[in-house]
Amino acid sequence: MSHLINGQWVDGLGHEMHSVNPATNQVIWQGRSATEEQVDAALKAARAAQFRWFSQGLEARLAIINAYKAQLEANKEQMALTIAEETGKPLWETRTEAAAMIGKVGLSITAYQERTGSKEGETPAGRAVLRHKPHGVVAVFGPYNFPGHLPNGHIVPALIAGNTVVLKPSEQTPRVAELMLKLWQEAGLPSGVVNLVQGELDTGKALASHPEIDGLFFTGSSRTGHLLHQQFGGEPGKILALEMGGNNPLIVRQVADEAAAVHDIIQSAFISSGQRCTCARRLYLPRTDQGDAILARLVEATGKIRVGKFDAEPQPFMGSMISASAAQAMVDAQARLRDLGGETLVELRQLEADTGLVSPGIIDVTAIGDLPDEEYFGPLLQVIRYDDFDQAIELANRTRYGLSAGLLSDSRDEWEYFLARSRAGIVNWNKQITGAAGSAPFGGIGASGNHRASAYYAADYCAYPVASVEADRVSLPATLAPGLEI
Ligand SMILES: NC(=O)c1ccc[n+]([C@@H]2O[C@H](COP(=O)([O-])OP(=O)(O)OC[C@H]3O[C@@H](n4cnc5c(N)ncnc54)[C@H](O)[C@@H]3O)[C@@H](O)[C@H]2O)c1
Ligand SMILES: O=CCC[C@H](NC(=O)CCC(=O)O)C(=O)O
Repeated sequence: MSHLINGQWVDGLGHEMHSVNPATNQVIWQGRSATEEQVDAALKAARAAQFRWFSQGLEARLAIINAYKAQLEANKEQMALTIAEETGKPLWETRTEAAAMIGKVGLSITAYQERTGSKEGETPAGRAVLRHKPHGVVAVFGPYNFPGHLPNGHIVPALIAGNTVVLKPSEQTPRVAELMLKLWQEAGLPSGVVNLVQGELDTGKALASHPEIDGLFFTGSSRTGHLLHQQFGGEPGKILALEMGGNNPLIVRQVADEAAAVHDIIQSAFISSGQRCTCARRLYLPRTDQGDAILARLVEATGKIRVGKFDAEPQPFMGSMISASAAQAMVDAQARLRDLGGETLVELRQLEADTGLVSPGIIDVTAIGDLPDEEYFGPLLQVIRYDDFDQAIELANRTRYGLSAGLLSDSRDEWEYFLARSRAGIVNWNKQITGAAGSAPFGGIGASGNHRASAYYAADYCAYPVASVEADRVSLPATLAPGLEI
């Protein structure tokens, strides 16, 4: 029973699916995908539940949403374990993901009140009132790298605003989604308010193209996001929020603390085995003695990074990638860059055949004239040596993406210079470029998003404003318009 439709757990009627622990290939979840008819049933359930969910009022909705938060708190270790088993991420890290899911509730309530609250004031035309209303039924698509936190980051604000939801999680992480929905049920969520359909491409397409949806909130690759955007062409009445990938640059300048710089680079490039949308993919190092020294320290520290299974003791910094094929894709990407003229400084290696366990890699791609503008979604850092700051900024901006960017420099003037010229939605100074806060907006420009930032600004795409001019009774104005006699 892997789909939740109208409050009932049902078996899928589509094709067989399974998910594995990617470090061992042990099967940890099996089921069948949802068919078009099951997607249709889930959307009809969401539609039937929507007005009642909205019209009961914010306080009643928040009572259930806070009960869900309490369920997350009571089951946070189980959530962390489930995410770790299915994604391969180490437990220390999935505990932070479970904590982010809990934190999301309070942040989203504050954001809803601050960004989409109501207000009223007197105007010459009468009492002007601003309110916000939900779009209706929204589809949520989640990625595999944060299978709890990121779908949760769409669902919680959507429900606060009064929408109902059909969730299609990544086909690589069905088990996490199942646990999340069980916690919503335990919290007393009425039937049909959140529905879960598991599946791959067919299920995703059936949901995204269904006429019943009023909006779609997507977190995933730029490729899929662009397909969805094309599909939504000619549908201006539907809200589409796209949170997509990046090819993120990090520039290093003069710094006093080289060890701290190396730490920020490693946290930017290799956390979550490089499977974060914000990860640094391109590192710009000056052609100076200090650039050489930082690179030497980085190579040494990268070679010492502990990689291992999610529950290994002592804990690894990097767990398994999501699958053996994702690991192989990184080995292939490294080979392609090498063929183009890249020089391997630390080799990314698959550590155990047919698993997602890989070691982190660094490749110097300075000699590649036309560097591919690709998001390599794994622990492979490309290094580019540069001569002057303007050149580094120009190269850093040479991407169709624009998610995150960073500068490591002890000069405030350089930071201000960089900030003014960088093209990204998240731009950090002397801090890692991963690990964004839920109390800030989160989104990118270019191929990274469609100007519907998530996290603190998710409230904005979950509700639309309704402006009213109101009076308690109809009354004639003191002066009639010329030419009128009443
Ligand atoms: N900007 C962000 O907030 C953010 C956060 C996390 C991950 N990401 C990006 O997500 C990617 C990794 O996640 P992924 O591999 O799961 O992404 P993906 O695009 O392969 O899948 C995302 C979701 O879309 C579904 N899907 C795939 N093709 C579809 C189609 N044609 N029609 C409808 N649905 C479809 C998938 O089943 C999944 O549920 C990376 O590119 C990463 O940068 C972005
Ligand atoms: O993989 C992409 C997300 C990475 C993560 N971003 C967030 O968690 C955004 C904050 C939020 O949604 O609450 C990161 O920056 O590491």
